[in-house]
Amino acid sequence: MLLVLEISNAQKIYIRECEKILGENNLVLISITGPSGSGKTTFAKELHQAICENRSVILLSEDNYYKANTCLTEEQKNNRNYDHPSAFDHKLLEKHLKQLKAGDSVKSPIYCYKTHQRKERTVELRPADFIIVEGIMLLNKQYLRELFDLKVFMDVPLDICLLRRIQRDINERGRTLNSVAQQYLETVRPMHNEFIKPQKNFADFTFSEEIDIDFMRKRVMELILL
Ligand SMILES: Nc1ncnc2c1ncn2[C@@H]1O[C@H](COP(=O)(O)OP(=O)(O)O)[C@@H](O)[C@H]1O
Ligand SMILES: Nc1ccn([C@@H]2O[C@H](COP(=O)(O)O)[C@@H](O)[C@H]2O)c(=O)n1
Repeated sequence: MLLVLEISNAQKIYIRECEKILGENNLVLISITGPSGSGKTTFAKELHQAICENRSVILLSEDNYYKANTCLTEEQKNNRNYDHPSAFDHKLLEKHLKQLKAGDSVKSPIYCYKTHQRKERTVELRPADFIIVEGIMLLNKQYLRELFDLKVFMDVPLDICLLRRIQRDINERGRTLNSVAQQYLETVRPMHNEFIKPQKNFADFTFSEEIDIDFMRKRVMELILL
């Protein structure tokens, strides 16, 4: 296997060369996990852009696999714990990833943060050379973990994550400063400590502000070239 990732700055990893694809059926499955606001989506998009110049690639968000919540009242939906593993339909995500690995297309759900519900329409995903999945809870369950060929963890300090989340949630997800603060204290922070942070132990590669870039580059090369 020769898949060389080069980090050019703290948010960019470029795939330089990919002569042999790792994973089953010529498909590489990459997970990007970490706290909310750590830059998973941003990083996943960078990776997507770098790979798609030469290879077909699917970018998938775990958030689209939040449970549908159709029976809940507005109040219940607003106050739900969205940072607990049970909030996700991980079995559906597993099924879809396995289908894509097997060469089948899937109809993937689309989630709306404003209504806390799945949209009625779905998006058809066709098998590709690479699948990048980003989300807060991808490494908690063994049955998901073992599907990934490369597991990345974004280990960004929580204060930075919170600042980013405040801006993003107010601008893009229809939240208020008060609602972000309340949700952060009640569920986001405690669930991070209990479920998100420990996933770092399962990552092949941890992306941290504190780690020197040269060190990171060396680690990734060592890891990927094995
Ligand atoms: N390295 C970075 N520096 C500054 N802002 C960033 C960085 N990474 C992400 N952001 C911004 O922070 C917000 C949250 O990033 P996002 O990628 O959505 O995080 P996540 O998917 O982990 O929740 C977005 O508005 C994004 O533009
Ligand atoms: N209806 C929902 C669903 C999820 N959230 C929050 O989203 C976070 C995960 O998404 P990121 O892009 O930030 O990783 C998670 O921390 C949930 O609290 C929400 O607020 N409402």
